[in-house]
Amino acid sequence: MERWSVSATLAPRAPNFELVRASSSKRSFNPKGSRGGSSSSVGVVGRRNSASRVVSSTGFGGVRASASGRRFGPRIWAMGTSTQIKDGVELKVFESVQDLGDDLADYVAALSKCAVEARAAFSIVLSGGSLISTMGKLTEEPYLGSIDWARWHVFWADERVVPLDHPDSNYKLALDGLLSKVPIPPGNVYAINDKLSPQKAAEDYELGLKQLVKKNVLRLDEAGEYPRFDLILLGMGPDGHLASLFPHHPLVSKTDTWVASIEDSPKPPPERITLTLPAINAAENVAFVATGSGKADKLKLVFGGDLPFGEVPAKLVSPVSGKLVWFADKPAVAKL
Ligand SMILES: O=C1O[C@H](COP(=O)(O)O)[C@@H](O)[C@H](O)[C@H]1O
Repeated sequence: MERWSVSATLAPRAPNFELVRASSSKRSFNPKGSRGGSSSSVGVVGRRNSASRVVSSTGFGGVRASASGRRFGPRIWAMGTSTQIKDGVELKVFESVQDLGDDLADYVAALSKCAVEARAAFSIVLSGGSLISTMGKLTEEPYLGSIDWARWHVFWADERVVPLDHPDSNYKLALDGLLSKVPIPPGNVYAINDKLSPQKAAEDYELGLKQLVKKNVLRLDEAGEYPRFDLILLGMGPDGHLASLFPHHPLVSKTDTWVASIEDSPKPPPERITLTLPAINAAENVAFVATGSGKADKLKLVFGGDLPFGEVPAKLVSPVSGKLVWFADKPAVAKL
């Protein structure tokens, strides 16, 4: 019997940031895996503000200047459409969550196309929380009719160990908001086994991933140690957590498994499973979506200087051989 029987029922670095390139095109995005390499950028995109100008930036914690040259405080982002290169990290700031959702849909569609062309499969890892509501555009045209949904393989960065139809379930959130509206084969949606304890569920999920590596649905990283997903989509909690990796929790430094369990999550529900940090950092593309003022304090720390290990887990996301993009709205970057 297939391991994934549940789904079958479908049930920073800071310094030396350099302005390298500026573009008025929102399609300047250049994901890892697409032709053209893995350039990284920091920029601001606002569809309804295409006339906005690029403002100079001198780096994380650097000084922003207005077009007139007046200095008015540290900024690493600028209003308008711009693309600025920073090694390994792209920050895209949007006028609105709707604009962000439009660009996120383009980003996911582009990566899906690249992966399907290269390997006839697209492995995408979802998170829970506010992320799913920003992905709604994918359920509309032109994405609905043009994405090769049959090639999608959907996983979770973390899951709450609750029944799959429970309101706290990240699977249910994604099912209601996205998966039930697009034609992904039910057997390609890899939910956790909600009948197991957290530890068993984590082991079971990792085993399932390893079986998919054997079937060539998933790849391993260059070292052959961790899965190399095409895309991992993450949210960042107001405390700086990602997936179910919370500040100062021992799981943040766990490296001996791909998937781990937690039974004392500071954010309810307490029992969860999560990808470990090295499994996340082995991905080809990782994207954070951070919206709202509640994320501003921690986003400032993510792009700021060094911190004690584990204080802001989101700061530890740094793909080993991949690309990281942050999608943020203006309130989220207000303190940068
Ligand atoms: O508990 C969780 O929280 C994070 C962040 O959620 P957000 O609503 O603040 O964006 C989420 O990414 C994770 O998957 C979820 O289990």
